[in-house]
Amino acid sequence: MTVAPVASSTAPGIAATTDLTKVHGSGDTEVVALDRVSITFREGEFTAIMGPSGCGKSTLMHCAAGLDAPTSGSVRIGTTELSTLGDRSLTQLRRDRIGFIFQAFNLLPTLTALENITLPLSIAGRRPDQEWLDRVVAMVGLTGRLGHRPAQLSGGQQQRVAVARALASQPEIIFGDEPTGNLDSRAGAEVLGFLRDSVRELGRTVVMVTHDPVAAGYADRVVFLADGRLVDEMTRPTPDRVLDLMKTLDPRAA
Ligand SMILES: Nc1ncnc2c1ncn2[C@@H]1O[C@H](COP(=O)(O)OP(=O)(O)OP(=O)(O)O)[C@@H](O)[C@H]1O
Repeated sequence: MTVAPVASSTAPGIAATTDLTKVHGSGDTEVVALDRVSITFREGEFTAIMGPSGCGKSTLMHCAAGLDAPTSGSVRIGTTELSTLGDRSLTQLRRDRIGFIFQAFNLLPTLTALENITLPLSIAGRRPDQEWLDRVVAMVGLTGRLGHRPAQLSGGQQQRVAVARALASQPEIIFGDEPTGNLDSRAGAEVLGFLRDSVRELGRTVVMVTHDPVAAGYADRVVFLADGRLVDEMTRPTPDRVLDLMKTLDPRAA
């Protein structure tokens, strides 16, 4: 079995795409979802990916996280070029080095919150680092609820379990696809606060796809896609500035 090399701390970014192109379908139904996108996600940074519906946000996240294969161009996590990996090594890389948070919480209903949080580690045959786990559980405010099953938790609490699960293995990078899409604004704000805290306090790297300028306002940097291309970037975003820029990309947002 090929074991992916550990990321070098001198790597210029924790993840990067170079000239990433993704074409969905073929012939009459061909869609160029990404057109030569080059982007670096820097260590210890919270990046939001925004842009009008259908601009390629989810496709970019899926390719950058090794969930989907590029049509051309390259993707790396740390110093590992994903195209060099077979299916098994890619699965292993996703499991060991990446954390995922999706709009649907994707928790197993028969497992407790704690069992859900530690499941990826159990599958990998790794013991949780108890001190780290305690910190993560305390940060997301689940200390008293670890024995609850998902059905006994609110939507916001279930997503907190998913955040803790993504952090539990101390992954190099966490990818979120509309992680607050199923939450009301209060629960969403809590989850976004935890993602920001995981960057500021725990030194993690987070990349999040969102259509919500308020959510993007939690990030350190927002990158904007339009028609499959990277068209702009903003540091220290505020919801108002993000909304103004979105209006220039998508008049329907005005
Ligand atoms: N599996 C697929 N087969 C064919 N076309 C696809 C597929 N997945 C995505 N597309 C197309 O690729 C383009 C980009 O889709 P993508 O889901 O990445 O956009 P998005 O910015 O995340 O959209 P939204 O904000 O609406 O979720 C769209 O035109 C979409 O219809």
